[in-house]
Amino acid sequence: MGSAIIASNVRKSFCAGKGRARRSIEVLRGVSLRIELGEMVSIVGPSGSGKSTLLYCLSGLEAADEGSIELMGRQVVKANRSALSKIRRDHVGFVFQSYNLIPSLNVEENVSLPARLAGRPVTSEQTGAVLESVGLGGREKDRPGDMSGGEQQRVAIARALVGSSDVVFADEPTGALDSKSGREVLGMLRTIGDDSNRSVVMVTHDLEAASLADRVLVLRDGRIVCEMGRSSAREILEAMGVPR
Ligand SMILES: Nc1ncnc2c1ncn2[C@@H]1O[C@H](COP(=O)(O)OP(=O)(O)OP(=O)(O)O)[C@@H](O)[C@H]1O
Repeated sequence: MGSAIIASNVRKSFCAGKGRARRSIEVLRGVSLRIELGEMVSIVGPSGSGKSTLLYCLSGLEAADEGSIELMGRQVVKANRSALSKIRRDHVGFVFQSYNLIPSLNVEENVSLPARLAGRPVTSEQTGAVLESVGLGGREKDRPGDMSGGEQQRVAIARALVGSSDVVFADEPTGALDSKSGREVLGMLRTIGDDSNRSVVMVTHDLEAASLADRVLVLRDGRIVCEMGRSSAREILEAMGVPR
């Protein structure tokens, strides 16, 4: 197995406030981690601890200020815009809490859009096969607005997979779903993480979801304060230091 991501001493600050109240807030304070192919890793931590910022920096959606991030062997920090979009196009898929589907496009068009934008058109056989794999075979012509939240998230997973993404980044993928749809979506992410050529990196508040991962990273105040192997929700809660 190779490494999907090797990050070292990643730092990121944001400016907050206006005028004389303007100040810099350090959100990531030296994060180092390694994520292997064939691994599913959860990132948990209190609200505001920097989880989403870390996910976006690792994926190149947000620019880290300092440190090194190698994503599938390509340096992401300080990469220029076109190099970054090539890295993302070639290696990365995203699943967001809010699905981020385009309402005016049908399912097949949504799934194939990133690949088409990347100049790598996919055939309807390929989109059909990936939709089949997420349980949406035959739904190609449906519009997102006519589907349940769980179905829309499965379209988003299909979209993340169709470009053969090596790393799927998921930000609260079950946050807007009922528990049954959430379990289905998590099962799919778990299956992706079981593929020895792929990794899943998931930010979640749902500790049952986090417990499906091979590894759990606990973030607090912009630092990884604990790293655990596969753990129960209760163990993760304890590691987070949340009083019961
Ligand atoms: N673009 C931005 N501009 C300014 N501040 C930001 C920006 N993005 C995030 N922050 C701040 O960085 C901190 C960490 O945010 P982040 O969303 O990474 O945390 P989180 O752990 O994912 O939180 P949550 O669990 O509530 O989603 C917060 O204080 C947030 O307000």
